[in-house]
Amino acid sequence: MAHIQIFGTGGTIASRKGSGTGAVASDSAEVLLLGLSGRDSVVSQDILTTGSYRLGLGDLRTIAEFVNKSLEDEQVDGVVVTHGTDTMEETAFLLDLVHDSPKTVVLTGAQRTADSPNPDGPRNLEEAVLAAGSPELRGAGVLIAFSGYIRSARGARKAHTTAANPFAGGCEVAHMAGDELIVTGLPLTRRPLPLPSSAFDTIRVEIVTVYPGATTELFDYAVTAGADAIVLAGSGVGNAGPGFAESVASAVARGCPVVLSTRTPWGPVVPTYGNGGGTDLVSAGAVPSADLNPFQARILAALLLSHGTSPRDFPHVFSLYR
Ligand SMILES: NC(=O)C[C@H](N)C(=O)O
Repeated sequence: MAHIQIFGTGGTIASRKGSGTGAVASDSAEVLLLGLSGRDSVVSQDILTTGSYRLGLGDLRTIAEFVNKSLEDEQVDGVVVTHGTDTMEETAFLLDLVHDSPKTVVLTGAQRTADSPNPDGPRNLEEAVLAAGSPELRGAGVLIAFSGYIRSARGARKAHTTAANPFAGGCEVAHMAGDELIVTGLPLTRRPLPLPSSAFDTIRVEIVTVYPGATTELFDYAVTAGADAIVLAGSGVGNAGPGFAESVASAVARGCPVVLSTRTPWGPVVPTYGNGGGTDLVSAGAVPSADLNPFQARILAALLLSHGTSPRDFPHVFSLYR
């Protein structure tokens, strides 16, 4: 039987509605395990107990350090992290970028609180433990298990606020058929990056979104306010309106790298248009995020900057891991 380390961080899976002040994460990982079958082969530890909407980059670094250390333990065959769904895609992607083990890491959570009449957390946790211990999924890196589907962390995003399975995207690697895990494919993995340095905690990578009528004011303000990098969530294949190409050029000249992503939920950034479009933004120095959405692009940018990647090297190194 596979030995699985479970780390609790909070989220709805650990939350209770209590007496009307709004649901708050309070259950320890030990409590989450109570609903689990085959508990003998599972050990738990709490890293945090909070809603994922409250996390800072320092918390993500802490989670990555716990997970990494646990993967080095010969007694551990796989790791599960329970986590709020709001920002699970960010933590999962950071873990994936630094993942350096054949063992599998699986994040899961819940959409209904632990004290709801029909909580989904216990089932999700059961499936995550199964996936983390599956010999067939060794080498799959970091995954998200939710409501019967297991997908890669890279490319996954919370795509629905309330659906039983809020996650979409990434590469589907397995699904449940009753109590059985059916593995359908393994995601491509990249060379692991080092863990974030402590600089990660305070790195400022701001996301600026474009929309009809958007001025460059917020973008320019981010640069003068000291942003270490900016992710521009452009429209469509990666475009922006009047003034943005000039602002990108001026940010890059000041040593603030710019990543061009898209506000469109699915599909790659493909610089195509002039007249301020993606072709001009890239000419001005922005580096396209390829398939990375703004939130995962931001995590990669912050990780690279925490390693001391210079603004000059940033576009090349970012391109290797996007
Ligand atoms: N379903 C959830 O877990 C949402 C919760 N607000 C969180 O991200 O912590």
